[in-house]
Formats: sequence, structure tokens, C-alpha cells
Amino acid sequence: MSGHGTPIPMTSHPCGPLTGTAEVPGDKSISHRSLILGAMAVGETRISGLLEGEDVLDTAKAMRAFGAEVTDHGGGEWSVHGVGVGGFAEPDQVIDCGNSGTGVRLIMGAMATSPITATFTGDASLNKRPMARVTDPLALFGTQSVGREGGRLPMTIVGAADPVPVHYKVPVPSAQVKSAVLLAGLNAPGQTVVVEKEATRDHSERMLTGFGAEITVEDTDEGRVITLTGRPELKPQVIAVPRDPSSAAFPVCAALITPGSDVLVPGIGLNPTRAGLFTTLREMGADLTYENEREEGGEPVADLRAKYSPNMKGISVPAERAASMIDEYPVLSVVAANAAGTTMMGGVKELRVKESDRIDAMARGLRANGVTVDEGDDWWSVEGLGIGGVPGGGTCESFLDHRIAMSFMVMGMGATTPVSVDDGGPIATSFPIFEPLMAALGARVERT
Ligand SMILES: O=C(O)C1=C[C@@H](OP(=O)(O)O)[C@@H](O)[C@H](O)C1
Ligand SMILES: C=C(OP(=O)(O)O)C(=O)O
Repeated sequence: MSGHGTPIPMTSHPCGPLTGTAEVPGDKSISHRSLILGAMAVGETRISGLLEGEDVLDTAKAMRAFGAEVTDHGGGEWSVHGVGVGGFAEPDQVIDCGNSGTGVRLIMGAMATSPITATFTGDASLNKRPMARVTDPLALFGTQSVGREGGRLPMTIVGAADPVPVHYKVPVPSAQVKSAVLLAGLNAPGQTVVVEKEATRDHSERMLTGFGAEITVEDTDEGRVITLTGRPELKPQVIAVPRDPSSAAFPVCAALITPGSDVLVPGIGLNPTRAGLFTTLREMGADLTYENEREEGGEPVADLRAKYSPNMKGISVPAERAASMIDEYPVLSVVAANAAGTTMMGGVKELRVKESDRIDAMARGLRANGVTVDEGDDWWSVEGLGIGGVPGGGTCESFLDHRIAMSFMVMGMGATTPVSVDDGGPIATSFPIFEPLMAALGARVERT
């Protein structure tokens, strides 16, 4: 849905302490998977804490188009009456996944081994993103696809009528590609094997186990080897979605750079394949503590407390940590601008194919606000100006990218003068309550 609306310019003003409790919305990755796996189970899956952002709502709509009954009971409570593995109906309309790479890639995988045809599209951002990374492995199952030049949406997928299981080594660190292959493997007879060199978020593996699929994960010299047995009957689940660590990153980072702040973010998913940002911030000297660590619904969860941290230092972020914090580099670069010394971020080529080229988008906005940035194809670095050292005063383009828009709003909170973005509309894709939540903590973000 993002990218279809009128731009919403926003300005973030330097502010006093941020204090209180930040109840951020449900995890986006787990929300998409709850709806898709719920649609592939037999019977009723119940979901609480679903992220009601545009990306996930587009996936809910898509699951209805494939024949599942998806009901919004209000207050984040949803149910999905699934049609079973191989039970998808052929949609009679184009599937519009809006701004969501996760939505479109996972749904393509989920339908790829059923004898149906579907056409997918998205907004101006999604229609620029590479889809061959998914359609290449899907072709091994016998799936056909026709899209625009360079494997771009709009794209039609013709599901394999007689799918064969595959053995696939994922060539890029991508949980979306891994998950698309696993979801396709569900309706292929026999064992589908996916090998990933670098561990990416493992929600699909955990949730497939929860839904009763036969799936094993082995750490080998080659990487993580995931073996899935096809044609299971998936059993409906009761799912409590933990709060999203990628959304928590914004109030947490805002608290670190705003004098006097003390913010508690309760019930955050802290799956190690997602928690790289928090490790990095602690290495930089952030006052960040985990309280009440526990396990909920197969995922590690904790309450996170972030306090103003005036003495953070730039570090070199290990490249092998990239997958566990891939969506958090934009906001990390804002913290880096408020730390002393240089922060170096390597192994991050994937940032160039997200909702925007995130290295380019952040470099432009940081420079427009007085911060020095250097970049190469696979790395970038930010020269820290110390706490309160970012001059601000610039307007940044958000390039239809929610994380870029929110990162610059956080930057304004700790800068000397306000920071603006040309369009904060995309924030609604993943964090629809960003503005009231930040305002309740004491931030001053205005629509301008
Ligand atoms: O599988 C997922 O839920 C996601 C995987 C990541 O994308 P890639 O698979 O492109 O790395 C991440 O950036 C995205 O926000 C969500
Ligand atoms: C990359 C992201 O999402 P997606 O790939 O699902 O569009 C994100 O939310 O930062």
C-alpha cells in the first residue's frame, strides 16, 4: 500500500529526556509467517499480537485471495482458517504485496508447488527489487515465472503441477529466499534441503516445527543444513507474536542519544538471529540491559531497558554479524553519528537491495545534516561527532523506505536543530503507531 499515497513530510525536533514504557508492535517476520503457515494448515490458527502494519495486512489479503479465511477479531487478535498444504485456490485478481519483500517472496514460495497461476505486483519500491533470487530456486521445483526485465515485479508465477523436491544452497544471506524454498518444499514429495552459509533469521524453521512439519537443522562445515520432509499435514497453532526487535531499535536508539532518557521496551523477541544490534550497541558503550529473560512461544524474549549513553565509541561491526541486524544498520548509523570516532560497517551489500539502497539513502541524509560518511559497494563508515554533535537542519529523502524515515526522525531527537523527511508515509508499513508511541515518551515528531 505504501507509495500509493500523498507524501507525508515530517520533522523531528531536538527533545528532552525520553522516558516511560514503549510497547512496540508485533514482530513483522513472525506475523507474515503466522498468516502464511496458518493458511497452509488444516483448521483454525489463532494469532495474538499480530503486527497490523500495511505489509502484514497485504499478506492477510493475499491469503484470502488464495482461499484461506482470515478474520480480524480486533485488538491484534486474528484467526486463519487454513486450506492445507497444496490446498491453495487460484486467485482471480493480481496479488498486490505493497512495499513488502517478505510478503511477496514468501507467498511466491508458498504457492509455487501448487497447480495454480498467480500474478504479483507491489509499489514503486517493491517493483524495483530483485525477484530472481527466489524464482531461480523455485524453477528447480518445476515452477515457471515471467516478470519484467531483471526479474522484477509485476511477475506471474505458474506453480509446478508435478513438483520435485530440491537441494539448494542459498547464494545470498537471505531468510526470505531460504523461507520461500522451504514453503515450496512443503508441497513437494520427499526431502527438500536448503543450505545457508551464514545463519539468517530462523523463524520459518522454528514455526514449521511448531506447525508439526518434519524439519531438521544441522550445523556443518558447509553451513546450516535444513532438511524438510514434504507433504505434511500442518496442525493449526495458537501463536503469541513477540514484539519486534527491529521496531524496538527506534525508541532504544533514541533513548541512547537523548540526554536523561530511560526507556523500557517490554516483551521483545531476542532470537539470536535478530539481536545483533543490541550486541553492537553494548560494544559501543550503550547502557542497555536485558531484564526478565524468558521464552515465549518458542522464541527467546526479554524486557529491554535503554538509558542515555553519553560516552559511546565507534567500533568496527563484524561482517559475520550482518545478517542478525540487517534491518538495523540505518538506525545504527544514527547512533554512530552520536558516538566518538569512526563506526565501520562491512559485509552489508544486501542493504543496497532493500526498500531502498539503504547505504545511499542514509549517506545522503546524514551528509545533509552535517555528518561525514564514506562508502563502498559492500561497506560504509560514519564519522562520529559525539553526543549532541550532529548539527541537523537538513531534509532527507526517505525513498519509500520506512526504516530510513524512522532513522532520520530519531536523528532529529538528538541533533542541535530539527531534522525533516520528505515522506514519513512508509512508516505505516511496519510501525503504524510510531508517532504516538514516540510522542508518549516525550519526542516531538510533527507532520509538516
Ligand atoms: O525473512 C524475513 O522475514 C526478512 C528477511 C530479511 O530480508 P532478506 O531475506 O532479504 O535478507 C529482512 O531484511 C526482512 O525485513 C525480513
Ligand atoms: C527489508 C525489510 O522488509 P521487506 O524486505 O519485507 O520489505 C525491512 O522491514 O526492513
